Amino acid sequence: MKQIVTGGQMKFLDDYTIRKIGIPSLVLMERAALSVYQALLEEKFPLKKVLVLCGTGNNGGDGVAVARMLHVTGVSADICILGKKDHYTEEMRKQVNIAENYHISFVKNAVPAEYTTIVDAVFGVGLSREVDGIYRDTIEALNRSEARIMAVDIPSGISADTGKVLGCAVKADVTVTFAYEKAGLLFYPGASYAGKVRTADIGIYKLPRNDFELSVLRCEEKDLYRIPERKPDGNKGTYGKIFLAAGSRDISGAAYLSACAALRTGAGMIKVHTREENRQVLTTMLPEAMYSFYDDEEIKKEQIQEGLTWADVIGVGPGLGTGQQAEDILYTILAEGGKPLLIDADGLNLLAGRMEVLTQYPAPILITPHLGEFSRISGVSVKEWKEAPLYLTRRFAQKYHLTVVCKDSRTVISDGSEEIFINTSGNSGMATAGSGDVLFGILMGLLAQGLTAKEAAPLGVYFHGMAGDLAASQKGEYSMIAGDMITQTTEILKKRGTVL
Ligand SMILES: NC(=O)C1=CN([C@@H]2O[C@H](COP(=O)(O)OP(=O)(O)OC[C@H]3O[C@@H](n4cnc5c(N)ncnc54)[C@H](OP(=O)(O)O)[C@@H]3O)[C@@H](O)[C@H]2O)[C@@H](O)CC1
Ligand SMILES: Nc1ncnc2c1ncn2[C@@H]1O[C@H](COP(=O)(O)OP(=O)(O)O)[C@@H](O)[C@H]1O
Ligand SMILES: [K+]
Repeated sequence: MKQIVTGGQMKFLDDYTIRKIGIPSLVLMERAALSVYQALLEEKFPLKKVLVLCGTGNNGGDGVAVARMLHVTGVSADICILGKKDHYTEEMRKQVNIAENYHISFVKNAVPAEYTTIVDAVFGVGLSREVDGIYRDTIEALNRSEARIMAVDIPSGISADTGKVLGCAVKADVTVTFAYEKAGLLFYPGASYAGKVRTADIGIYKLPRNDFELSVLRCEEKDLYRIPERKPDGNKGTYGKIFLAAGSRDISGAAYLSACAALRTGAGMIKVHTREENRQVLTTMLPEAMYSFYDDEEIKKEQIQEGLTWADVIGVGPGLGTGQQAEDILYTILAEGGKPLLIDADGLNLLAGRMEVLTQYPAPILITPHLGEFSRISGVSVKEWKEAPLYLTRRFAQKYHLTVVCKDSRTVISDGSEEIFINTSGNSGMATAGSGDVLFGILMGLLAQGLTAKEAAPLGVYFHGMAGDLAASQKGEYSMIAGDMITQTTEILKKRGTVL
């Protein structure tokens, strides 16, 4: 797991390192600047003529120090400072003083088009409001230039918390970020503005994970070892039994994709409860599953109860529909399930406006809404969510005692505790029908094999994104379809034993 920080957390850590640990601020700044200087060389930036664009805060101070490092190695580097002298931080003032002693050239109205490389050191994690005026004009001119752009810590104009563009922002080729990845570099559009992100250790104190009041994390490839090991003496009961209520009169695909993904992830057995119309197609396409069917008659509760008693894990929702029968099935499960429960799609649509019924359920619940569904069940608009994705996802999880997987290009996962996850695997090829059903199947499969909802959710989402990335590498983002992701889960699980 990789630790991510918000802007506020980074400021706290800077401060802690300086005041409590005792490393002087200028030492940190020197290391920060050196890491940017090294990145300029390693990433082969064209250093014929460099402009370092600085703000008045410590991000600007980093920039002035980078200009000095370039200057002393014979590179022609101009410094342009936006903002007034009386706004300089103490460190910025000292850096400017050093640069003046080196007779580095300061320019007033820099023309970005004249430079081969531009270093963006206007705003870092201290960006506090919308960018406008001279800042906006300069950033727009910089984005129009053909120069390669290196951002210091975070592209100026990007919110370090949400990845939002505050007015306008620098479009960088490479960003060197200090100590920790900032959440705003992972969320879109920030992730697109950052280009390639390099994280540099500059001596900031590494707070133990448990000491963060709110710990933002992301999975990485080595976390795949958390998928439960296969036991040599295991039988199909060992790997879990799933009861899945999915599909409706005209929809069989969602049931197929989620059931198939669960089996491909390693679940022992699955029983699909679905409409009679799906009998032929499902039993032909997935004979490995077991089935119980219902028709136009009233829902037979005993049939469902039997499945619930047999199962270790229950899933409800994919393609279920929102009619009376679907509602009866959902409420039977809520009343009688009593086992770890996953709810997606129509299961969630049916719950809109009455989410509090979930608080009565005696076992853990994991829900997987996309943003539209999240909006329906929470009353939070998509726009509001984008302003505070971590906070709003966590608050919702806490309110209803759930594990919430809020699906988007960067999915956010929270069980309401002090650990919250952002997922960074995956690509736009996954915005294809049935992709969410595959995720649902993967999550059911992981729970069936014994992971808790909190363990399974970030791992399953990461795993699903990896499957999407492999599918994209084979079929391309345009042509990949949900079934390709199931095929690729096989390849990822083969890797499980080789990571770590
Ligand atoms: N010693 C340390 O702590 C270390 C810090 N480090 C580096 O410092 C960075 C953080 O520095 P920081 O806290 O000084 O904030 P920073 O990002 O420079 O921005 C603040 C300035 O911007 C201004 N401003 C903000 N928004 C604005 C807007 N929309 N439009 C116009 N102006 C706006 C704001 O102005 P004011 O609000 O005062 O008017 C203020 O002048 C961090 O990202 C890292 O790069 C590293 O060197 C390691 C050691
Ligand atoms: N641009 C993207 N980058 C990464 N993942 C994406 C992107 N777009 C969609 N996804 C993922 O694809 C899945 C889509 O799920 P969902 O919207 O429920 O689709 P469906 O209902 O068609 O199955 C989610 O897991 C989501 O996170
Ligand atoms: K910057």
